[in-house]
Parts: sequence; C-alpha cells; structure tokens
Amino acid sequence: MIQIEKLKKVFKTTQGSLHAVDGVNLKVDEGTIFGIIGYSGAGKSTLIRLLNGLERPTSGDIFVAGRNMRKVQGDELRKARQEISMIFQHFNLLWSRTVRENILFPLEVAKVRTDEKEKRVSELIKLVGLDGREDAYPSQLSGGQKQRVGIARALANNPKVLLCDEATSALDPKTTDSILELLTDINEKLGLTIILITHEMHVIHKICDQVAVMEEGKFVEQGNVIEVFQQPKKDITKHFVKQVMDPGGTSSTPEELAALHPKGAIVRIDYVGKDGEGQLLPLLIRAYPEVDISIVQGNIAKAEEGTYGHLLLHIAEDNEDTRNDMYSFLSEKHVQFEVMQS
Ligand SMILES: Nc1ncnc2c1ncn2[C@@H]1O[C@H](COP(=O)(O)OP(=O)(O)OP(=O)(O)O)[C@@H](O)[C@H]1O
Repeated sequence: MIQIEKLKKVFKTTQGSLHAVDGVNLKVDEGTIFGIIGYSGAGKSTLIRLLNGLERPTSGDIFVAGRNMRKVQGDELRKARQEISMIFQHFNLLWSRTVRENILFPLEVAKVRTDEKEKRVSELIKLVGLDGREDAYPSQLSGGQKQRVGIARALANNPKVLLCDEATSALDPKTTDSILELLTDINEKLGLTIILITHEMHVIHKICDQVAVMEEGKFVEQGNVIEVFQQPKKDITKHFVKQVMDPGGTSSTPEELAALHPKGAIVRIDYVGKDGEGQLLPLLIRAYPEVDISIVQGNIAKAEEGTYGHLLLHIAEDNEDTRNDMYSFLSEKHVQFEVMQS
C-alpha cells in the first residue's frame, strides 16, 4: 500500500541545510497499523506531510496506493489527498459547526449527492459511537468525543490510508485507550491502513503491528512491535520500551531479589507474545502445589499479538531435584526461561 524509497527532505535555514527526513525506506502492507515513534524534532511530522503530498521530497519516491506522490499534481493530487486522510492532535474541527455539519464538510467538498451525504453521515456517527451527539458543537464535547468527530470526518470519503499525527497526545490515558480501540476497530472493519506518529510507546504497543524508531530524520530501528519490544537494539529504542515496561524505573536486580528471597531460586520467564502464555503460571502452580511460587517482579504488557514481557518468579524450594523437575516442566511447555539466582 505504501512504499518509500530513499526519501529525503532538506530545509534551507539560516543555519544551513536541515535534513528533516534523511534517507528513509519503508514498506507498509495494506491493512497494517504502522507506528513511527521519535522525540520532538525527529522528523515525524515532515514525513507525514510528505506522505499526503503537503510537502514535496528533496529526493526519493513515495508511492501510496499505486500513486507516486512526488509526481501527482492538480486533480490527481486532490484525489490522492481524499484517499489519504488525516487526524490531528488538536482535532482541527470547525468550531461554528455541529458534529453532523463537521462530518458533512468533506462530503460537501467532494460534491457527494445530498441523499448520499446524509446517509453517510449517519453511518459515520454510528461507527465512531457519537449517536445522540449529532447536534452538539465541538465546545460541548469532551476531548475523546472531539477526536471521534475528527475520525468520522477523516473517514467520510472512504480513504485507503489514515495518517494519525499525535492523535491521542492531548487526551488522558483512559480516553487515549478508547480512541486507540476505535482505531483498531476501524482497521479491522474497513481494512484501512493506518500510519501513526507518536512519542508515546504505550500507543505503539497497544495497537501497532509494526514500528519504526525515528531519530534525526532516519529510521534507526524497525520491525514487528513484539520483536522490537523483546530485543530493542538502539539506546533510544530501549528508552521508549522502558516507558511501557518499567515506567517508574523501580526494577530490582536479580541479586537484590535473591538477597530478599534467600530460599530456592529466582527464575525469569519470558513471554513472547503467544496466546495462552497467560495460563502458564496457574499450570505451574497446579503441577507443584507443594512449592511456594510467587511473582517478585514483572513487566508484562498486552499487545495486538498476545502477551509479552517477563516475570521474575521466586521458587521457594530448596530441593534441587524438584526445581530441576520444574524447569523440565517449563521446557516441555516451550517456555523461554532463565535461572537467574539459586
Ligand atoms: N518548514 C520548515 N522549515 C525549516 N525547518 C523545518 C520545517 N519543518 C520542520 N523543520 C525542522 O525539521 C525538523 C523535523 O521537524 P518535524 O516537525 O518533522 O519533527 P517531529 O518529529 O514531528 O517533531 P514535533 O513532534 O516536535 O513536531 C525540526 O528540526 C524542525 O525544526
């Protein structure tokens, strides 16, 4: 659906040339939710503007739904922009228009027939869960509801790609989650390809299939969300992963844990995103009812593809044979684990 090749955008500034996007390559298949994460100034917004043709590349190519965005002009560019829709951090609503009128707006611009327009607006209001709020003005809506209007408006002309520019950054965590759920729902129902830029790893792990980490105009790491979370390579990626896995920075080392739990062993179990791994601990406890097993530390997160992260278990069993037996049990269940201290 999207292919980017050796993309560069250089701005001329008073301090010289600024490489906002510096040799980015990217391939996004239809129906994927792709996240781009980076700190402020990394080049994310510039990349998004290049994707929807608001900015022209200095060099390189961008293909969206078969169109070369570097070459399209006039009517073709207008058509391309209808197929690549966008939602924003601050919603960009028309404040003097009601919810219904906001959603009507892109349909009016696209000169859709009146009866079709009304039908489409009603469908969209239902899709984003705004039934009953049709006649409210943006100032009467909560942040989450405003973003729902933004999403409905963006979907009005059946786009193929939805670009989300920090779409949840102005929302509280609970509202963020409800908007992310709506985006997942839309992705599944409509098969829409979603590109999302953010500085919050929580957003990536919650809904994205794939992620690219952007720094100084470059993609410094990219891959499946699960893989990147399991084995972040670059320091910047490790920082982002820590936002989700250890937000308070409170983890203890295995040695500290062993000092607190001198009996038995400390075992690290890795969850790698397979369904059913959540059942592992009850199985272990049921198989060894006489052994005290407790979680002494854990960084577990739920992603689209399953559960991932790790748990440190204290197995309060002095008998080495029993412990070895338990390790065999884990191996038989194809669990990745490591005995940290015993
Ligand atoms: N039109 C422009 N002219 C000159 N420099 C620009 C222009 N647009 C962006 N830049 C610069 O390009 C770099 C990347 O900016 P960009 O807005 O793409 O980053 P970002 O990752 O989206 O950060 P933020 O979230 O703060 O917007 C920054 O150094 C920015 O100052």
